[in-house]
Amino acid sequence: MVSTIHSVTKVHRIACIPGDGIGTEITEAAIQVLTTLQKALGTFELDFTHFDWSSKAYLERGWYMPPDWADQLRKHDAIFFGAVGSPDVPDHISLWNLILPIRKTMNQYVNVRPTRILEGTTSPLANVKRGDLDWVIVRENSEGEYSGQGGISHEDTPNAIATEVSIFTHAAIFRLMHFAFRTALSRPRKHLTLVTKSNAQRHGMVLWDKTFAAVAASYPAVTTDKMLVDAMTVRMVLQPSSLDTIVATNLHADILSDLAAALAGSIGIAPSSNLDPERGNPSMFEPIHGSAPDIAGRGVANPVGAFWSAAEMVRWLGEEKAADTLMKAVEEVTKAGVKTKDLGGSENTKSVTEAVCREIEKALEKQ
Ligand SMILES: NC(=O)c1ccc[n+]([C@@H]2O[C@H](COP(=O)([O-])OP(=O)(O)OC[C@H]3O[C@@H](n4cnc5c(N)ncnc54)[C@H](O)[C@@H]3O)[C@@H](O)[C@H]2O)c1
Ligand SMILES: O=C(O)[C@@H](O)[C@@H](O)C(=O)O
Ligand SMILES: [K+]
Ligand SMILES: [Mn+2]
Repeated sequence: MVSTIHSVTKVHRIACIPGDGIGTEITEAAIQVLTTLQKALGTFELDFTHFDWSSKAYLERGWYMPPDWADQLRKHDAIFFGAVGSPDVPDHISLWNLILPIRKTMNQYVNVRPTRILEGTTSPLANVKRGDLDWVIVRENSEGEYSGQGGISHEDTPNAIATEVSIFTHAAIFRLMHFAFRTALSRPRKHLTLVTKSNAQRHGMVLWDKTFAAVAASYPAVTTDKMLVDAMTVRMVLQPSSLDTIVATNLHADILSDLAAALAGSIGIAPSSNLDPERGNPSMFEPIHGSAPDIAGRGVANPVGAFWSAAEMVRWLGEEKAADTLMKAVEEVTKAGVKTKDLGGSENTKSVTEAVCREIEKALEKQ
């Protein structure tokens, strides 16, 4: 009897939420490079499901996501997200109906935001070279200033009173700190900087400081220091090479990661991974930038932040070679000067995307 050997190709199911503005442009670009990568490697398959959950759809039908959205997303291995935000919908409505419920409900309690200066690109800081700025910001992604607790009384009167309550729990800080120390441990420098504002914010931020110190005791191989967030902005600008892994609250890390991206060359290159480290839910990958209404619809958005996020996504799914190939291709392209305007180049989303696809094919043909 002849036996048949079946080779089973691993299929990763990806939920795609392009969202608004340039989110749609860079998601299309990311799907194009991921499809090229998958075909050229031939070792896995990506099965994309597209979700039309956007501000445009909301304006037409009155909702962003259907009632069973969480069940729909849980049928996938990962989520690729573009951006949310439209000039026609208040930003707090769009954020709180799409990206924030996903981060919270999917237990994506860390947001990992690496930044470095890519080949062929420069920092706006004088005398800062590639390698002088190579950071990973670990952002708390479930609570803090984004707890959503608060309210408004006497709305639209001169007596209006609003509260926006920050919630800091030991449980959330503790799990985040372990993730941050493990991240620091995985990097050559093994250095972790804690950012808080525990001089003025004397309860929650002090709990952060104490929890950090307690968890540090379990990671003797990691060196640590701590900064107040205001002074941190100065250190990021004046001594970028003194930093490596950074841990901060939801809001502080949101702000610092935009600064980090700009210091590394452009907000258009920076990726983020919204992770459920326990893998009970799909994790979500998106560039850190928003929908950029000022440039949307013109085909000029930098797709590199989306490509880097896509690389982090396939790495999370266990496809190390695919992730490395994609990042190598991106840097071959920036090295060759094929860059969008934000990076000082004269290319557009399409030409950068095609160049990255060609590099992927070239790299894998050689093997
Ligand atoms: N996670 C998200 O989806 C997310 C993140 C940030 C902001 N937003 C939303 O996006 C909307 C716009 O916010 P914003 O203007 O404060 O921030 P933004 O990140 O959209 O844009 C800031 C600036 O950076 C530029 N920029 C951003 N991405 C770029 C890219 N890939 N290539 C070239 N230039 C790029 C924009 O043109 C703009 O000048 C708002 O509705 C906001 O709420 C969403
Ligand atoms: O504020 C947020 O969390 C987001 O809208 C955005 O600024 C991000 O960085 O993801
Ligand atoms: K985004
Ligand atoms: Mn942000």
